[in-house]
Amino acid sequence: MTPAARLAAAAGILDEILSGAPAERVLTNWARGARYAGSKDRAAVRDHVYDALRRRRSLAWVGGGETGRGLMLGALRLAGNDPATLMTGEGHALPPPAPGEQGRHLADAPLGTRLDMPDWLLPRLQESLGDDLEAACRTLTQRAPVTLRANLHKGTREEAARALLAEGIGTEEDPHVKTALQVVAGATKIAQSNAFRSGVVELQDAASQAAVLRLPLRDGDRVLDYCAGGGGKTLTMGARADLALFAHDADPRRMADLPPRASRAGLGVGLLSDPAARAPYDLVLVDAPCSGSGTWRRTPDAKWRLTPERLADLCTLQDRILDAAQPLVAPSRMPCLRHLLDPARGVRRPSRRVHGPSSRLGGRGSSQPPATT
Ligand SMILES: C[S@@+](CC[C@H](N)C(=O)[O-])C[C@H]1O[C@@H](n2cnc3c(N)ncnc32)[C@H](O)[C@@H]1O
Repeated sequence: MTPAARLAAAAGILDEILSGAPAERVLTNWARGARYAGSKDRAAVRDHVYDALRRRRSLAWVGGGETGRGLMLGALRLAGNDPATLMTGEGHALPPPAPGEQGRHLADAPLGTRLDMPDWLLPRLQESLGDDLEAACRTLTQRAPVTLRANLHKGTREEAARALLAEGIGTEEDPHVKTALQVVAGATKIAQSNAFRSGVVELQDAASQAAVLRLPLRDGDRVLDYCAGGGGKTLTMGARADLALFAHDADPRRMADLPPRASRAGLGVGLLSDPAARAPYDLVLVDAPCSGSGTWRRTPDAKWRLTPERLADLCTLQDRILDAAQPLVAPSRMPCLRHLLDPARGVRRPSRRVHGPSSRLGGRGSSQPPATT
């Protein structure tokens, strides 16, 4: 496919997504039908689509309309390209820009458009993030890096990086998170690499790793991951100390991958349908369902689907889960958790943050920065 044809394909796909279809499904259907498209074409079209969804408001403003074509026009203009060079109307290219498609300067746009955020969300994010608002919103308009966690249960981060490099996967150490390796080359080789298959590394965003690094885990602790899902944080806890590790999820099917992942990582995890029966625990991690804002770089259409009503429902659900989980913590461990969470104010109800609790300790805790699992 020519660059112009890729752009036209992305515009068509975006039109379907903008009319409400899930991005992944539309892309998969397109790929199935586009037998002429090679792997590089598919990757390029996918990048066009996801880049545009992350910056949907700003591109529409600059491109002159919230349509697939408008977003592609906006993307070309903001990248400093003359749209007429790719929108020629020839072959599979989109028709040239019409006089009515001038678009506007981004500097003249309202804040929500410049920051690519829904208007209703801005005041809440402002309250939650303060001076970091603009930087956080801008980060969410960029692609997410691929990050690995070195499994300290199996070796050091340096050893993991060397093992990866030997298999053609280049990484850089994250300066803020001592277990995190950011992949800078060979990301497509990870799933088949020995380092991954033997549990030396796991895929996990740095923020999720950082959340677990803050937990007061001690060798011998009985620890419950109350909303374990696929077990990303369960395994991260297990790599930090020698624990009696338990996992629970209201939807047990979400834990289906946990046993094989645990065995790869060299850890034992007990899956519990009734965690109260095995209480008390020294620590209960509650990684409750949240807005998912930490994943908006990877699932940008979710940013535009979140509503005030959905957010309110999530806060209610989080409260319910916290109320159920807190009694499972051994009373003897609560003072330690109180001190860790908020030395000045003691344990408190979670604040109503937009990006919700990525993790909370012992049922009451402080919010984490946007994070993925
Ligand atoms: C943010 S995800 C957890 C991700 C996981 N901790 C990880 O690191 O991979 C939230 C999980 O909470 C589960 N959940 C929802 N309601 C729940 C409830 N009432 N009790 C326990 N788990 C619940 C969901 O099924 C979902 O798997």
